Amino acid sequence: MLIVFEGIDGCGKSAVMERVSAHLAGRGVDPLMTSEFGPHMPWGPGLKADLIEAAGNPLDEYDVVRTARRFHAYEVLEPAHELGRVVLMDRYIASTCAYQGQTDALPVRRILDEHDQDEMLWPDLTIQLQCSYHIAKKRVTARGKGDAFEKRGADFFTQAAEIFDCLAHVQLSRDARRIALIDADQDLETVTAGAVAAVNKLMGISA
Ligand SMILES: Nc1ncnc2c1ncn2[C@@H]1O[C@H](COP(=O)(O)OP(=O)(O)OP(=O)(O)O)[C@@H](O)[C@H]1O
Ligand SMILES: Cc1cn([C@H]2C[C@H](O)[C@@H](COP(=O)(O)O)O2)c(=O)[nH]c1=O
Repeated sequence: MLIVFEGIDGCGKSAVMERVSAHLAGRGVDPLMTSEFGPHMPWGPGLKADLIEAAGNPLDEYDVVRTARRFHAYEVLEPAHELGRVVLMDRYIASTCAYQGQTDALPVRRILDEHDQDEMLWPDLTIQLQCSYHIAKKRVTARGKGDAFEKRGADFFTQAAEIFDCLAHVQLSRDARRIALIDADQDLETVTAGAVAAVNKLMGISA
């Protein structure tokens, strides 16, 4: 089962994912936490730095993301899927649409079609954290990692948030069980409760 946490930088993906993982562990589930640009991957943190460095050239960024995605799928997602494990993942296909799909050179439709062509898994549930730019920026700055914000700027993140919202609403109209839209401007406890409720519902865990 693949559960993905999505949203702009600083919306709280990692913090909420860790709390959902702890919740599941308390219910006897042993979830696997992963991300394509996590330090546990063989390319380490360097590839994420390359991606941020390449910011502004979506086709180059897309090449990096697509290659990393195929490798991560082969090494991590597919084996976990075969073992029937619950996978909690920080960012996936919606992030590619939101971050690389902002220009006519690389339409969101093409990114989605190529995800299918590459035979990548689709999430069973996407936890979409909706966070306003100024709040996300404050959190990232307080955390001491404002590089992506400085590099990409407010317009980029506003457009990314619009693409995330648009994808979420399409998913809501197609299969509402696969998407949880959560107001991530709220405090961490409230946001976590929303995510936990969505995961409980998906997995048939009683509250
Ligand atoms: N709802 C919240 N209220 C207050 N603080 C929060 C909330 N969610 C996350 N934070 C804090 O904001 C900071 C950024 O959160 P986090 O690293 O989880 O975001 P992220 O979406 O994973 O960011 P990035 O995409 O840049 O890795 C952290 O210090 C985290 O503890
Ligand atoms: C999956 C994915 C990621 N990115 C970018 C977004 C961020 O700048 C970094 C990931 O860092 P984080 O700490 O996990 O937020 O990579 C991207 O541009 N496109 C993608 O598909």
